[in-house]
Amino acid sequence: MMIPAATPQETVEKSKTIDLAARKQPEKKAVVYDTKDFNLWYGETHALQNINLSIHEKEVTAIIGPSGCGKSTYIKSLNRMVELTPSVRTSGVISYQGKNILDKSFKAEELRTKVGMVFQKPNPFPKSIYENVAYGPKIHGIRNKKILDEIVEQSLRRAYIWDEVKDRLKENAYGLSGGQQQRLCIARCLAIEPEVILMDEPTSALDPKSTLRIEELAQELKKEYSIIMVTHNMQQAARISDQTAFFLNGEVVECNRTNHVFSNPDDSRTEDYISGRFG
Ligand SMILES: Nc1ncnc2c1ncn2[C@@H]1O[C@H](COP(=O)(O)OP(=O)(O)OP(=O)(O)O)[C@@H](O)[C@H]1O
Repeated sequence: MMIPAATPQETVEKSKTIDLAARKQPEKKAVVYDTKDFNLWYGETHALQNINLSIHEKEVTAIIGPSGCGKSTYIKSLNRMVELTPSVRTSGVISYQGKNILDKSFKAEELRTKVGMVFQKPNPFPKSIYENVAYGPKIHGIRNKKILDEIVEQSLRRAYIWDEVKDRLKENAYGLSGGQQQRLCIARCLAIEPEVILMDEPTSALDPKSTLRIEELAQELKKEYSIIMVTHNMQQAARISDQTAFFLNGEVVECNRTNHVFSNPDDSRTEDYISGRFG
C-alpha cells in the first residue's frame, strides 16, 4: 500500500513538533536548601523575618542588601554557626537535602562536613600551607600520608593556587598574599569534600586582581558545588551569580534569576538598591 505524502500543512505541524522537542527547557536544578517561614531573633532584635528562599544545586546564589539587613545572619544560619551566639532564637524550617537542620535531632557536625565556609577576611591557621589543607581530612580520621598528599595537591589545584605554592608547602601560610590566603582557605574548604560553599563577602578584603581570580574560581567551582555568596558588590553579583536574593531590614524583598533582578526587578525597592539610590 502506498503511504500518502504529507500535505504541506502536515509537514509544517510536524516540523513545529520537532522544533519544540529540540528546544528543551533549561534543566531545573534540584533544591539544596529550602527555607520556609524562617525567623531569627538576637535577644529582642528580630533580625530575620519570615524568610522563604530556595537554593539550587550547582549554582551561585548571591545575597545582596544594605548593611545590617541580615545577610551574614542568614548564611550563618545555613551551617548553624549562628547558634554559637547564646541569645539566638529561631522559628520555621531550613531544610538541607530534605532534612530540617533546625530540628533538635539534626547534628550540626553532620552539616559541617557537607557545608564549607569562607569568610570576609582570609583566616588561615598559623600553620604551614600543607597543614592548613590537611587539617580537615586529618580531623576526619585520614592518617595515610600518601592519601593526605593527594588531597592537599588536588584541593590546591582546584582552588587554582597549586602552581604558586607547590614549592613552599612547608612554609607558614601567613607568608602568602591576601588573595593567595583566600584561595588557600577555599582549598582548605574543598579538602573536606563539601557539597555547599558559603562565602561571606570573600573578596571585600582583596585587590581587584585577586577579586577577579576568586570570581573566576567561583564560576569554575559551581560545576561541582552549590555556592551561596554574600556580596556588597552589585557588579560581582550580576557577573557571577545565577540567582540573586535581595534582603532588606531582615526580609527577602525579592529572589529571582540574576538577569531578571538586575534588568527588570519586580519590586521598586530592589531597583532603588541596585541603582545605588540607597544602601
Ligand atoms: N551577635 C549579635 N548580637 C546581636 N545582634 C546582632 C548580632 N549579630 C548581628 N546582629 C544584628 O542583626 C542584624 C543583622 O546583622 P547581619 O550581620 O546579619 O547583617 P549584614 O546584612 O550581614 O550586615 P553587613 O553587610 O554590615 O555585614 C543587625 O541589626 C545586627 O546589628
